[in-house]
Amino acid sequence: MTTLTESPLAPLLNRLFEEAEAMSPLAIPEIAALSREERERMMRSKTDYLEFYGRLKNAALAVSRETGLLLYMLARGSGARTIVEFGTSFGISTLHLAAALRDNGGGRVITSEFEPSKVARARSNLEAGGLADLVEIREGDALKTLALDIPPRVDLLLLDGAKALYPDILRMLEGQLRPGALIVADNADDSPDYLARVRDPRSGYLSTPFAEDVELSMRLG
Ligand SMILES: C[S@@+](CC[C@H](N)C(=O)[O-])C[C@H]1O[C@@H](n2cnc3c(N)ncnc32)[C@H](O)[C@@H]1O
Repeated sequence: MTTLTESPLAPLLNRLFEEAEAMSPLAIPEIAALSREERERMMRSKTDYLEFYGRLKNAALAVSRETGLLLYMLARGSGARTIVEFGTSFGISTLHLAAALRDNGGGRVITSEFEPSKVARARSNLEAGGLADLVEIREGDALKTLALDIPPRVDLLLLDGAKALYPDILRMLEGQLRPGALIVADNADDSPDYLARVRDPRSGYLSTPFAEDVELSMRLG
């Protein structure tokens, strides 16, 4: 048994995934009002992401169940103690990462979210899952909140916020990624500059597409 498959976390995650799966972002009027081209443009924009994700403040936008399990296994298998996450939302991915830290004997997930109502929901979910003591939620734009006070040896980085910012967030945290650190980028196909960077053989990473729309990379020494 692991924290992930035991109560209270297992039934909590099941409920959160069911709620997330029941709510398509396209059913949200503020998103439905946008044309497909406008949606894609805003999602990939370096300037409109605040407005775009503001329209999505009631949507979980969570990683898939499979990606959640992958995150737990990668964090658990690598013995991670320090994890950074870009994009908390309701905390579904954070719960998986914190569960791995619990089973690794402790540590800290530093996660970032600019939407205050989402921070409150994530906090409440982490309390319900019994994992709040392992998580520091930094409220505000990750370009600022993740720029300071990051521990020197990050074991795992999850990129799941505004897609256009993946290269900037990676660059900001690069110096703190330990050799062998894992980077998981969800929906990485929407961040072509990021993919070009981590797949460049001279970039200091090994990188491969993995599962559905996840890019898994490893920082070389
Ligand atoms: C795809 S969702 C994250 C889902 C979450 N990782 C999960 O699986 O449960 C992306 C989240 O990132 C937040 N976000 C986007 N850009 C951000 C930024 N620059 N700083 C902080 N949060 C950001 C959005 O408000 C949104 O809640």
